[in-house]
Amino acid sequence: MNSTRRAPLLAPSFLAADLANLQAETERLANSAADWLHFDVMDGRFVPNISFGLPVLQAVARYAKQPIDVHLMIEEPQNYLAAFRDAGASSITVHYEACPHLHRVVQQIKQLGLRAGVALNPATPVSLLEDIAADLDVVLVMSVNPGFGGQAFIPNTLKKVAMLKELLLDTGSDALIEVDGGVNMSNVGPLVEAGADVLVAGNFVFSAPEGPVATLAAMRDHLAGLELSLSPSRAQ
Ligand SMILES: O=C(CO)[C@@H](O)[C@H](O)COP(=O)(O)O
Ligand SMILES: [Fe+2]
Repeated sequence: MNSTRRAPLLAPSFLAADLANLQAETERLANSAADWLHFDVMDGRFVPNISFGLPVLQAVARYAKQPIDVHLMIEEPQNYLAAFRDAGASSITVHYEACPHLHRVVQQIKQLGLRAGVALNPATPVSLLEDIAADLDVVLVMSVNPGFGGQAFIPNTLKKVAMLKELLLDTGSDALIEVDGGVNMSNVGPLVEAGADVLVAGNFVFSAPEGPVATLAAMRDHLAGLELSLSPSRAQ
């Protein structure tokens, strides 16, 4: 483990929050160990589910204290980038599989002043990012098939994160590695050891009997106890 590691960031996913009480959910996360708020947008086309979109993001952003990390699981995301920025996004991640003109979309996100991310489905190899890695702020590795919360973590993700870490080093990219899907206390340690910088967690955080604030604090403590040599993150 090298000595320039960044402290991992925690990003609870609103998909698993109480959607009937979004103001309360956002306010209780404001004073938690959450570093980013993860916001999953699904269109019923790119993925077989529909979640929420612009007006809900606008509502959450009114109460959010942390940056909002928007994960677009939609076709033709290029048509909605400015609208998501205006609604409160700090970062936008689009799917590799949804973008034939990925380089252009990434530049558009950056021109809007946002952090630009690209997500990979479980069956999409990291090697496909070789020519664009240096342009990215975030690579999101899906550790479940996108579309639903509460699925089981795909174990091959650990190998994939390690391969991505190598690719980022080889291409001179300082992109953060974000992992999304089935993240819980038993896999955050191995994920961080493999190279993960941002850990998205939905059901594990919101369904815990202790509630999200205590669960995020426990995750933070667990990560701090892993005896990694970490330095403060640049990614707030
Ligand atoms: O993007 C997605 C699902 O497509 C995720 O962000 C989920 O919302 C994570 O939820 P859990 O798997 O942690 O319950
Ligand atoms: Fe997500």
